[in-house]
Amino acid sequence: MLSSCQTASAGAKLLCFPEAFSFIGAKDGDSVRIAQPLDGPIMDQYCSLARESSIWLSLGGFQEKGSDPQHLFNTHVVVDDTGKIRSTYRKIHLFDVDVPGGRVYKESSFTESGKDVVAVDSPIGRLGLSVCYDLRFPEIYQLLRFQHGAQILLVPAAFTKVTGEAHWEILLRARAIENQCYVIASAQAGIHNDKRESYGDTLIIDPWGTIVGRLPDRLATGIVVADIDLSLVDSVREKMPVAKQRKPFDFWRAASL
Ligand SMILES: O=C(O)CNC(=O)[C@H](CS)NC(=O)CCC(=O)C(=O)O
Repeated sequence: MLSSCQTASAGAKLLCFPEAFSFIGAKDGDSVRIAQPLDGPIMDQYCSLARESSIWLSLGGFQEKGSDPQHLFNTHVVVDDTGKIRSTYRKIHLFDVDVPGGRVYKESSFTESGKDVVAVDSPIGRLGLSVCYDLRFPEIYQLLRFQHGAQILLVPAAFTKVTGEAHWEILLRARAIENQCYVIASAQAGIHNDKRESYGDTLIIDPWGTIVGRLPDRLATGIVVADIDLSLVDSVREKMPVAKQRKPFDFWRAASL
C-alpha cells in the first residue's frame, strides 16, 4: 500500500485513493460480504492513518454496509487530518452496462443508489464528491459547481479497460473545462483477478483542462503530486464567466415544455 507518510512528506494536504481502494471482489456479491459500516474496523484504520500522518484522505468507493444483507452503498468518504469523517457521498449512478467486447456489469444487483449531492470544504478548496460511473452524467458536476460551490471535483474510479481507452481522459477533461474546476481522478490500474481489470491512468487536471499530474504510464501505481492553485480557478472563471451566462435548470424546463 502507498505510504500516507510519504505523501504527507511530499507536502500534500489531501491524498486521494481510487474506487474499491480496500477491496476488489472477483464476482458480484463478494464485496457485499465484506461490507462494513462507517464506524467499523476498516474505516477506523483509515481514520487512524489520516490522524497519524496528519493528512486529509479521500476514500472513494468504500463498501459501506447497506440497509439489507444483499446490498451495500458505494461510498466516497472524506476524512480530515485529525481522523474525523467530514463527509460521505453514496454513488448515485450505478454501472449497469453491457460493455462492448467486455462483460456485463450490474452494479445495482448488489448496490443501493445514493440520493444526495455532496460537497465539503478542505484545506485545498471546496471538494465535490463523485464515484466512477458518475463521470458520464454531467448534471451532478454542474450541481456541484453551480449550486454547491465546488472548486475541485474528485472522481475516484475503477474504469474498465475498454471504456477507459475510449472515454476516460476526454470525459475528465470535459468535466474540468465545463465546470472550471480542478479534477482529481485516482484510478485503479491493471489486473485484479481473473474477472477484473481496470484501465488505470490516474490524472490531475486544472480548470483550463490542462493535465498537471499523471503517472508515468497508464498501469503504473504510485503517487502523483500537483499544486492546487485556487487563484487559477478564480481567473479562469473571471475571464470566461459561464456561471453568469449559463441558463439555470428552470430555463430548460420551461424551454422544453
Ligand atoms: O464493484 C467494485 O468492486 C468497484 N466498483 C466498480 O468497479 C464500478 C461498479 S461495477 N465500476 C464502474 O463504475 C466502472 C465505470 C466505467 O468503467 C465506465 O463508466 O466506463
